[in-house]
Amino acid sequence: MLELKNTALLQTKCLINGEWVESSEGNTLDVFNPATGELVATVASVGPAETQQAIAAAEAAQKTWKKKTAKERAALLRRWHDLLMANQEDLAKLMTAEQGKPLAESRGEIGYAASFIEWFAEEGKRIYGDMIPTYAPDRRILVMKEPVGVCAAITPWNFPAAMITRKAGPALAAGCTMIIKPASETPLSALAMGVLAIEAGIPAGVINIVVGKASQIAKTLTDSSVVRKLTFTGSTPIGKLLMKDCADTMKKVSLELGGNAPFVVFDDADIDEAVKGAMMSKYRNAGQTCVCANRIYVQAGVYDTFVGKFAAQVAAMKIGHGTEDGVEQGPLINRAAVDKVDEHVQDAISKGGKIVTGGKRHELGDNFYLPTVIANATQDMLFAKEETFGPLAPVFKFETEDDVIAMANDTEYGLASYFYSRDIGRIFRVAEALETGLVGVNAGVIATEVAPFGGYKESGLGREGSKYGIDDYINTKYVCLAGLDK
Ligand SMILES: NC(=O)C1=CN([C@@H]2O[C@H](COP(=O)(O)OP(=O)(O)OC[C@H]3O[C@@H](n4cnc5c(N)ncnc54)[C@H](O)[C@@H]3O)[C@@H](O)[C@H]2O)C=CC1
Ligand SMILES: O=C(O)[C@H](O)CS(=O)(=O)O
Repeated sequence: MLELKNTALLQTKCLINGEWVESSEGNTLDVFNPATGELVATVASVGPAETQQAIAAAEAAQKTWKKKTAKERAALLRRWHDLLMANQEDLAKLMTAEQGKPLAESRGEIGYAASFIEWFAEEGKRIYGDMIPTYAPDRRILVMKEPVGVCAAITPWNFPAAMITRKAGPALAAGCTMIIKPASETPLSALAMGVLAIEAGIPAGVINIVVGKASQIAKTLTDSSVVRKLTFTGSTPIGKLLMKDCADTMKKVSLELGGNAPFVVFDDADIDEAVKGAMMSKYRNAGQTCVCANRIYVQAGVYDTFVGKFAAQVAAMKIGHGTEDGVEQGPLINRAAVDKVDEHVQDAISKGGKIVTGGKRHELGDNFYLPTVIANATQDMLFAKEETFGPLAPVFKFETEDDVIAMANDTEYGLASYFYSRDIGRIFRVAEALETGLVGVNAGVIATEVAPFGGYKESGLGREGSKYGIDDYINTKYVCLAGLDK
């Protein structure tokens, strides 16, 4: 049972124009604990009518929100950040209850989520325009940066807090307002953050949160000409669908989509560091992150040593419910996710793969799967081309630098890649050759609010975090002042 200090954080209604509302048709959806299968909460499930109300609220609120100074907006965002951190433990409990990740990871995600609010509160003060040297003596050239306006955000279940603030932070700092549609599996984290946004004094209508049937809510958002931008984090197929739907109203889109990250270990690597990095990259959130190592390539000379050390650490991982002390891997989000992992394992075995550890469902329950390492992985196996999105590490052997770069880039995805080497020439050659938006060198987890996060190829468009992250919420206006010689 959820034991919260701040019971107001367990919010089960949607947030529209500063009010907590039920579905006008009385619709609800249930949120289940992926570890236990227990019902956590029943939340309002709204549709097109309420989504239209949220759009209208965001449009009305934006007229005054954009007129606040960046400093005024920053003060409110800073207060929101402080409240997120003050309620970190309760927010972490809510997240583990609905998403399943170990409590330590949930705490970490709340800190990561809050960091985007803190970062963009300050970035909003640095949205500089230009005064360009004129082309005519009677004219002056101004470049103004203005907020895009009403923005829609559709977010995934794997990081139920951070994927929201990575969007709401820059949007609000720039003077935009937002309608957020969280994943139906994990709405409680979003709604709890909405409670704290109101407590922070963020005005009604600036943030709206609508939970419900994704395709219905999304269609209402993409069809609306009031909504000037859509930002989406989730799978590539859904991202493509949404991008098409945004074309009719020429919305700006930001897409943070799927990945298929290669993790490369060269024979000059620090093997113990490479094992540590592979553990973090692969098994964080039970492998349910878009930047997880999806394919591990190890050079022939160190292959057996790496596999032995890596598999020993994987086999020693503590599996359990996220609320248990010391648990390193919790459940996956649902049975379908476990089935996909098992499909990749069975496919690999049928094509000559060798299970070194794991390779089967865990007796703890339907949503649990043992952290797995498969050796003798080959490019014809499903996980070479598909994102596993689970605790499965296939280890491929390679001979040369050119061979592994070709294999690493042989995917339509281009989000993250990682490699371990101590040779400076190799580091620059490989970092420049990898076709991904993020490259970790001798590091397995690199996400931070201060650096640009985003993909190449079919992993998405735009960047989140860093000084670049606010650009997607800004329009650039050229103003020509003439007649100044009179
Ligand atoms: N690039 C990145 O930063 C991230 C990418 N992902 C990717 O997302 C996938 C896993 O997350 P999921 O939540 O399962 O992805 P998903 O694409 O199924 O769902 C993401 C969001 O889209 C909504 N959605 C689902 N169907 C929709 C439709 N027809 N129209 C409109 N909205 C719809 C869902 O309700 C959810 O809010 C993986 O492929 C993962 O790589 C996940 C997190 C971060
Ligand atoms: O949803 C995800 O997978 C996140 O973008 C990964 S990270 O930002 O936490 O690295």
